[in-house]
Amino acid sequence: MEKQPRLLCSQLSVGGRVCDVTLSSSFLSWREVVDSSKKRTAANVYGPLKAAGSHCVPVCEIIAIQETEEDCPSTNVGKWQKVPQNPAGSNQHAFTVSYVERTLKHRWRCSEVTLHCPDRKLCLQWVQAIREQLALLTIRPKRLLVYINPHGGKQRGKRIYEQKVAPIFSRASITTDVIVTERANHARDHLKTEADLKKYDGVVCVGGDGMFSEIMHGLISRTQCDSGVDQSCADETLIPCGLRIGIIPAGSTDCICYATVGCNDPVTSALHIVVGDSQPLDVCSVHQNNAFLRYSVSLLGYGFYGDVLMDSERKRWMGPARYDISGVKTFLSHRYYEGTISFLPADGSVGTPRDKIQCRSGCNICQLPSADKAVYKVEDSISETENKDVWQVIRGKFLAINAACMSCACPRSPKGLSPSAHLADGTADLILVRKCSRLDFLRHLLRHTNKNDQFDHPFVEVYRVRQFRFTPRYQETDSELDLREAEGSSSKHFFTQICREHQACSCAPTHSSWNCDGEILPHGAIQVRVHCQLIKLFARGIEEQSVFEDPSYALCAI
Ligand SMILES: Nc1ncnc2c1ncn2[C@@H]1O[C@H](COP(=O)(O)OP(=O)(O)OP(=O)(O)O)[C@@H](O)[C@H]1O
Ligand SMILES: CCCCCCCCCCCCC/C=C/[C@@H](O)[C@H](CO)NC(=O)CCCCC
Ligand SMILES: [Ca+2]
Repeated sequence: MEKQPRLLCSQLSVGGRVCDVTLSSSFLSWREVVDSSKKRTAANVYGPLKAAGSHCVPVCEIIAIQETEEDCPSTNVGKWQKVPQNPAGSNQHAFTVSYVERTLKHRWRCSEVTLHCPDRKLCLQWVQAIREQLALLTIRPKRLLVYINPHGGKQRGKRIYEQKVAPIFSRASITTDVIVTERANHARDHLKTEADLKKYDGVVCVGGDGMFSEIMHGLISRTQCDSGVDQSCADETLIPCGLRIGIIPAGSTDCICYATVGCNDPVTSALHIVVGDSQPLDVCSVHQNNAFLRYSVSLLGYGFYGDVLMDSERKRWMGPARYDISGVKTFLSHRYYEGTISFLPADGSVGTPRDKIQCRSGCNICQLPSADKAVYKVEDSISETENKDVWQVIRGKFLAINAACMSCACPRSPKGLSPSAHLADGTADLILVRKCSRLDFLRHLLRHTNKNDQFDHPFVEVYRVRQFRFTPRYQETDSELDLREAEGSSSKHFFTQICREHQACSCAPTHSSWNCDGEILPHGAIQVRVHCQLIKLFARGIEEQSVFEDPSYALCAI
């Protein structure tokens, strides 16, 4: 790692040990001074030893710095007053640095270190130097608009925000305007029409995927409206949103938070907001003809996941457990649906859903500008020259039709619906689960929860797509049906005719609805298009463990 020029270097005391402390434009580091005679001079003066070895904190992961004031009650006046900390009674000057510490499973915590200085002048010099470095991090938000859904998940949104998040924002000197929602779509409508967005550096939602969806809809609609773009036109190029969105997870699935951060932990998410992370995200627009229906960033699911959602909405009072009950019930009902899917395959440059390349922080595929994505060729991908811009059509009977614009990893399925889907590559993975036995479908579902490949079944197909359309059989036009019927026998033709004329009879085709990021979309026939990097989150994608297990990272620039 390249050595950074030092801005400041002093011998200060940390936990009673004398340390060489260095500040560069990238790192704050401290390392114990080892005396050849092994005398711990600082310990004799300041107290017991606490820490050993070397420490290095990237400046971009410092949350805050403050002069330390250690108070205790005075015996004479019964009031709290500042006292010198060291037993020798000499003046104590110290500053405390709060910084990000990584713990297990992608969780971040706010750690603190107090550095004691021999005099006040040096202490102020350090505080000022670190503050100056923090001020250069202009990517960090200063003012946020926060929406809290008090009824999401286990109804703990308000408490989570007040107890775990607000203290972190306040320590990082972030000011907030907080709105506790009073009804569904309150946040969406406020963002769409009322909020003075110029005042803010970002919008934060406290809740689950449904609450995130409200914020996203509000921001995208507002941005299009302000730019004169008509979102009801399926072919419009949408304008990316300027404000980043932060998600403090307090919902039932928290899939969007989990798949972009690696865990659903409110403190971790708050810290990603404070350091000003930025993760672009693809958004699917969903239309029916030229009517705009919804946006989706995680799951668009017809059949199984549509039915689970429909059933679970009636059980909202159960909280997150509703999905387990409805999941089992829907699995047992084993309904299949007939229809036609057409899709436009993605460029081979973005890989394939089965290439086992996972989207991680700084993902190379997502960093390619859209136009350059065709530069790279992946050997086993669909041949671009043959299939680019050619719609492919698949007809059949399906238990589930799922489109995943991101992995959809969540606590229920830590690798997600499509483990190799990318957050910001401009594509979605289209997963078709054809009619099969209950046992086979169960095997497929259970593979979402273990290491086995859920696509490795003869009844499952998966494609990386830029656009797709679905028409359930009952909505197919006469010409489409005639075409299909011409393919079958004359007796089948006769039977189908009867069914079309008697929709209520027992052999009439059943229909499902779409699960659009956890919201029900009753329309069967839809057209979907992926908009590359339409929004940005306060996140950085899931970090490789090696980022913080690499010893050179910890010993950087010392
Ligand atoms: N004050 C409110 N009263 C009732 N409903 C609300 C309120 N504020 C928001 N909502 C709605 O509550 C629904 C569910 O919220 P949320 O997504 O936060 O939790 P969840 O459904 O339990 O979690 P997940 O979406 O992760 O499964 C959202 O669709 C949102 O529109
Ligand atoms: C018979 C038991 C089978 C168990 C199978 C487990 C498979 C788990 C796959 C999980 C995929 C989650 C996809 C995320 C969807 C979210 O946008 C959405 C809104 O929060 N959540 C659901 O629809 C909630 C969906 C919950 C599905 C169970
Ligand atoms: Ca994607």
